[in-house]
Amino acid sequence: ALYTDPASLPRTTYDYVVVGGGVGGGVVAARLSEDPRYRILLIEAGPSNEGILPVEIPLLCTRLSPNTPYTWNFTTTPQAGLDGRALAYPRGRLLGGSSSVNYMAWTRGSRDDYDRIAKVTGDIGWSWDALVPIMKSIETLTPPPDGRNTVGEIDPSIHGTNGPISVSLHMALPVDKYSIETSQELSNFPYTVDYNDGKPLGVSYIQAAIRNGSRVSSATGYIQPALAAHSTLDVLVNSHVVKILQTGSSKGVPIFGGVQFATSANGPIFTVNATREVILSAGSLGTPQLLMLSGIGNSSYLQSMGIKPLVNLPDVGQHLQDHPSVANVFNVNSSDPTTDDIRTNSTFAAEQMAEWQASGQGWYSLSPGAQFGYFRLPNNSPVFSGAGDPSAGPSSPHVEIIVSDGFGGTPQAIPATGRYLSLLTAVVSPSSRGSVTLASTDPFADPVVDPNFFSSSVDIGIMREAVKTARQFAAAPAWKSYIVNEYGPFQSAQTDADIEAVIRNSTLTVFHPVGTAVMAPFGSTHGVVNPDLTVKGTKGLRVVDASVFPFIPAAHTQAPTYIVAERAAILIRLAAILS
Ligand SMILES: Cc1cc2nc3c(=O)[nH]c(=O)nc-3n(C[C@H](O)[C@H](O)[C@H](O)COP(=O)(O)OP(=O)(O)OC[C@H]3O[C@@H](n4cnc5c(N)ncnc54)[C@H](O)[C@@H]3O)c2cc1C
Repeated sequence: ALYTDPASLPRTTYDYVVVGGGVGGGVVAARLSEDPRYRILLIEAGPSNEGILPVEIPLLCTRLSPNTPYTWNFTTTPQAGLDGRALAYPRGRLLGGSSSVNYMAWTRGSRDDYDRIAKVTGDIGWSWDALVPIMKSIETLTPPPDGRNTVGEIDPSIHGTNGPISVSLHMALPVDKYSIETSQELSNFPYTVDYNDGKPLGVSYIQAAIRNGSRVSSATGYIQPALAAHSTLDVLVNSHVVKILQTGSSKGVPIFGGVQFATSANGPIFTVNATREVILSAGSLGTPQLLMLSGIGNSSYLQSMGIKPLVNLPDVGQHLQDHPSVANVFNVNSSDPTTDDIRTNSTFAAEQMAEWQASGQGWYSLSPGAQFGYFRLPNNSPVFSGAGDPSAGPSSPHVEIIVSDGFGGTPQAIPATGRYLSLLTAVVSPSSRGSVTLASTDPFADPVVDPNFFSSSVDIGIMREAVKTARQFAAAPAWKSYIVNEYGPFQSAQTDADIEAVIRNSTLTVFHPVGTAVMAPFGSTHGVVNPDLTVKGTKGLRVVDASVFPFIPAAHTQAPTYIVAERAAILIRLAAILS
């Protein structure tokens, strides 16, 4: 059942206790609950997702963060690579975690992204070929809200038909034809039917976790169906986990079999025990914070913070990676609506809301963006002369261009009038790495988050080339009558130095932090978790969330995290059978 008050939990001992009801935790808790032998507790700091309309309506996703009741309202440290700016760095804080507030894009990543993970962890189970059945098992390919014929816009043969997450294309948009014509006109922007086949390079229609015009999250796809189907699962919301407890040791290895939590900073502390495993799924910022608060991390650092070190794992909180993005905005001369009209035309907005409420159709059924373009820089690009090529391999892009029919993705003030096209460019193979550390030993204090954007020179070089690539895309004959001119600071940026200056001044995050509890081979002295996601040097503790990626996939990170979590559920069940 779903509990809002810890005092009403029916038991204090479970087989598995899962911390964090986001993508990783939602999947694992739901899958483990399918086995009638086990009792599972999922603990989430935030509230239930149910009944929150903006969480359901795809187009309202941009209003769910930052600084709302549904997010952890973190801020980065001032970023030296971004002219000293500190960025809002929200994460979802409700059932479904960030999948309840994210922008829903569904991108698996490239074959090389997964094959690289398999290589650096020494586990072939993380390779693309091994994971394809898992990828399919997550998905149900669903028609777009307008029900149109989508032949040639997606490849049904590579998608699943019976999984918890619906994946669909958007309704057809007026802007679609310009992107597709561009791919016919310019050979360096080829059309590719489906970027989820492991070879994402080219221009494709965006796929999103949306069903009949409503968001699909780990809460709606996994947690709620599991609660309805299995009496084995308890879900406790509004409960902030403050510590993972050592409950014993076996041959000198500490066993972590307990979890402490509270409903507020001054509230009483509750404890539950896990006889089999504690699964930590608090996300790339919450997981390293909790590990460190529990004595797992760099021992000398923990000592300096006044925390008793229990397991020395210096990589906890290190290696944070994220995708930086900038928006190249254009004024457009459009006789059709753009998403700007929802903001600038209240009659249009009301009509569209009525249509969404009646049928799940119309502009509110859209998540941001119309097409994704994935591109590589030439192998001999001078950008790679220092740090080398950071991409996973030839199937993996350096750059993403998000074609978005409206104003967005920039720190500039949103104009009150006008119609716009935004070509958001993201460095999807960054080499910069940052960190998550503790501001204090107070578990309710925000961690110190430093994505360290553009600390590696190759990343600023890739972004500079990405901006030029976006301009080439916009210069295709297809856009001639549509695009009027560039809008905002890029307009006057012509030299490389000018472009870099605008980049540093306007880069934001795509909200994809990973890597703060990285996987590394069994027996290695580096890394935080083993390839089966058990925490090194411990018993009874696993991490299942985006923090385990040793390299950031060249993709939006929710589908990769669902993939990690589905495989984790298999590994956990296997470990139970073998124990
Ligand atoms: C604004 C935004 C837009 C995004 N857009 C996209 C997109 O379009 N496509 C895409 O693929 N990805 C997107 N992402 C990224 C994607 O959502 C994440 O990669 C994914 O959700 C990561 O899953 P996770 O399990 O690691 O963490 P999360 O899904 O964030 O889950 C972590 C959970 O742990 C809970 N938690 C944390 N600390 C504690 C604690 N101490 N006690 C109890 N519970 C705790 C949190 O409240 C949360 O519910 C976006 C993210 C954001 C924030």
